[in-house]
Amino acid sequence: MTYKETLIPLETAQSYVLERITKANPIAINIRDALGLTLAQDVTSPENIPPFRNTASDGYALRSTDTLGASKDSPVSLEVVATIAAGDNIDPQLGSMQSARIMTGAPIPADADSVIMVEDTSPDPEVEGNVLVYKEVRPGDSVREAGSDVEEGQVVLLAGTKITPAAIGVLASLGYKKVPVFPRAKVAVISTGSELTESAEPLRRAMIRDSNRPALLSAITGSGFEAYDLGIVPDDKEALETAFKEAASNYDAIVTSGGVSVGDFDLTKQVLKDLSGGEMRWMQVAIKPAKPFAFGLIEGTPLFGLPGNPVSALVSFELFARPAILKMMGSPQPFRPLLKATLVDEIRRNRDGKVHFLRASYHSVDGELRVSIKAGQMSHMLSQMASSNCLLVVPEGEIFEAGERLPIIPLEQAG
Ligand SMILES: Nc1nc2c(c(=O)[nH]1)N[C@H]1C(S)=C(S)[C@@H](COP(=O)(O)OP(=O)(O)OC[C@H]3O[C@@H](n4cnc5c(N)ncnc54)[C@H](O)[C@@H]3O)O[C@H]1N2
Ligand code: MOO
Repeated sequence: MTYKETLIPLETAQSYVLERITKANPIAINIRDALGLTLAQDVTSPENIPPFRNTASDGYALRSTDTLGASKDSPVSLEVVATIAAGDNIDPQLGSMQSARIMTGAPIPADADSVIMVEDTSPDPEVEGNVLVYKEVRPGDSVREAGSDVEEGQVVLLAGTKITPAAIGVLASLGYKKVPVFPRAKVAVISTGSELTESAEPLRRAMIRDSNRPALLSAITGSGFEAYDLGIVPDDKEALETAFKEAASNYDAIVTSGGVSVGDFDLTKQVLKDLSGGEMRWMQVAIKPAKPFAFGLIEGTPLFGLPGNPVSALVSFELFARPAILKMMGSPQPFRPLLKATLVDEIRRNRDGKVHFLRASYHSVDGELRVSIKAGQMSHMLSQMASSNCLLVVPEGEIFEAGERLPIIPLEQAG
């Protein structure tokens, strides 16, 4: 047996995975549950927003021609014939030199072409019930026309749009209760390894606590997917087979950690090979960390076999599982946008044919992003990742000077 490895470029590995992911069937979902999901169809507006002509300011609705020549020193006096609050369905007639007191959002009388803000008026001390106007207004001042935001029949949200709080607001304003989206993926998480426990008791030698499962479950929730905890499965072929089969029939995707390297008990990849009918790929990706990775479909359900080392598992999730599951959920842009940041210190690395994803922190100084790496970069050093907010992408090379700019992948942080 030979272990000579061929490293696959990251992009090739990512394409291999993404090509095998199909979008889920759309469903109609309550708009309040739709945040972060991708719209499956265009949404057309059945009505105008605003639905009627209304005022953008508290003030007086009037005919603009009545204010010609008005100034601080020479105000014009208008009779106030009505008061219109938001929600009042009235349309008082306004004759020449007449106005209506009006509140923001209230319908503008048909006879008025503009509204003067209350700050540019005062009660007329000489004529009870009149208002002094200190400024000329132009037709349309403070007027919000019907349909000025959205016109009836207009496509207001395109298929493929990620649903934001603003999109939910638009849907609510149009009276939609449900919206067609790609559903949130149900993602099962399994930790593999006979050395794992979740007990709080003192550890016996050779055992460690399972950190990957809680970390991956929260990465899944944080990505907007539904996370399901399927526990720890020991390095046992039958137990793994049973767990993977059950997960494949009940969930949309499976994320495992461990068992994808070359150890005698690295069984994940073997079991995946059997269950996928050979339609799987075990790869050595040209990246560090997260070099080993297995991917296959078990009866159509993708299984992401992430490496066991805790940092590697999270980086592998970020680079493979997250974009693939986002694609399943209809996202047209499943990769996080890369930013560029300036190195605070020199970085040295070895030439090994891999792109390195270093755990790092970035912050903004006078509008420029600066990035510095953490001290511990081995793939078991999860504590260093815990205080990072990005991955610094370091290409093949040896020395990168302070002041050079390199890409970073910002990672979501709590709070
Ligand atoms: N001879 C070689 N050995 C290794 C290679 C290699 O190329 N040749 N690659 C190394 C790299 S890189 C990685 S990454 C790991 C991946 O190994 P596996 O995916 O098979 O994972 P395990 O062997 O099961 O575990 C690795 C490491 O991580 C710990 N672990 C596993 N699961 C958890 C968990 N749920 N919570 C916390 N820690 C976990 C486990 O105890 C091991 O220490 O292989 C290298 N070896
Ligand atoms: O590539 Mo392994 O994923 O560094 O530790």
